[in-house]
Amino acid sequence: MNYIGIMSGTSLDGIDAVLCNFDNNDKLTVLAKCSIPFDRGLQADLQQLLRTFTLHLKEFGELEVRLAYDYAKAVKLLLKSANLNHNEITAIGCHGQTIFHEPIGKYPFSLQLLDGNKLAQLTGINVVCDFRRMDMAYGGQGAPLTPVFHKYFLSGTKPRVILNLGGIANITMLDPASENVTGFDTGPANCLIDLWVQDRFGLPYDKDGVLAKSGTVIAELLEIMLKDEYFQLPAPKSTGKEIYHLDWIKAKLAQATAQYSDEDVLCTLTELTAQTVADAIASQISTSSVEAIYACGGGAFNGFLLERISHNSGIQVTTTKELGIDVDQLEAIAFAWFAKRRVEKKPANYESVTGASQKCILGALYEVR
Ligand SMILES: Nc1ncnc2c1ncn2[C@@H]1O[C@H](COP(=O)(O)OP(=O)(O)OP(=O)(O)O)[C@@H](O)[C@H]1O
Ligand SMILES: CC(=O)N[C@H]1[C@@H]2OC[C@@H](O2)[C@@H](O)[C@@H]1O[C@H](C)C(=O)O
Repeated sequence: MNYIGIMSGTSLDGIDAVLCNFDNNDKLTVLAKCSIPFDRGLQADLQQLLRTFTLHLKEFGELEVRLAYDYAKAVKLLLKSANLNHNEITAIGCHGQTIFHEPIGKYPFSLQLLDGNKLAQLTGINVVCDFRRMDMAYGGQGAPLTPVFHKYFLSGTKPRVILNLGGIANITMLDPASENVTGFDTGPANCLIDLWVQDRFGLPYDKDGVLAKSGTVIAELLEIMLKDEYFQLPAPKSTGKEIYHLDWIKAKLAQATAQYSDEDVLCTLTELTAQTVADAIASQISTSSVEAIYACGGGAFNGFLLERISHNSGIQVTTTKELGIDVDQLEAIAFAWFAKRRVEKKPANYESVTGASQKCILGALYEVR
């Protein structure tokens, strides 16, 4: 069975898409992949939205349709490169664009923009989206979802940790001695780093961590940042850019007693990611038993960040490439598989990860045939 998976994450860097074949035993073969930027105007509007979190209802409706057009471009590229027809794809699993994630509070919700109807119409392929809200309906965080995929596809004979370094960081502890999988969002991965680099250096991100490496950790600032409430919360927990934005950094800097260089602040933000990831892992598993941390997501290209995570955790850090899955494709592949689970009406959440009261079939299915 062929499925397409599409992910556009919190970094807003574009769309990652894969065309996968799963055999009857769920053996995975990636037949085609592509990463495309968002339409410029769409990206600017999404960036603006994730700065202000304010939107006219007309723009809201239009954004869902505009995203469908961009996702459809990725689907067309995949079909062309795999030389397949739309009729040969069982379904598309498309995450949509998270614009707000509110897992706690009186009326928890998670909002991923996408008009699934339009994407189905544009591609002629059934679409599964809105993956998070059934888990939330049953009291779960609705995130992270990928730990289930990690368990099925990346388990080994020794305890290992899967670490996604996107805008937000999430970890999954895979222990072959236990059926129980744990995993949660540890906090920011690249989102604060990106925002600081964009604001202070006019660059999209800190390529390979070179700028951070040129700075020094500011002990005072790191201590202030580590006191942030989210890091103290027990799992299950998940977070997003509604919390970790530029004002968060400015508020922490305002508590510091001195002015610091932009490079030193950047180095401290990188250390914040490294230390919170290391602390989160140590809170869950005996680190000496862990074979390695397998990183994925864009942060897996940041050698300096990986070095700091290894230093703080005392665990060897490598990438999921070693387990056969490219770091920039993992989430898209996961959503292809989640679509398969939905079509087959199989559950795709772990109560031990999201805190939901039961296993659920995730995703809404938009059928065109
Ligand atoms: N060569 C590189 N050096 C340093 N950082 C990099 C490099 N390449 C990508 N990144 C970082 O990775 C980010 C993109 O990661 P990714 O695409 O995994 O995020 P995402 O999927 O949008 O986020 P999330 O998983 O939180 O939804 C970029 O914004 C940048 O910070
Ligand atoms: C609400 C939301 O979009 N969360 C994302 C985000 O990006 C990383 C982390 O925060 C994770 O919780 C999740 O994505 C992945 C795909 C997940 O659900 O596993």
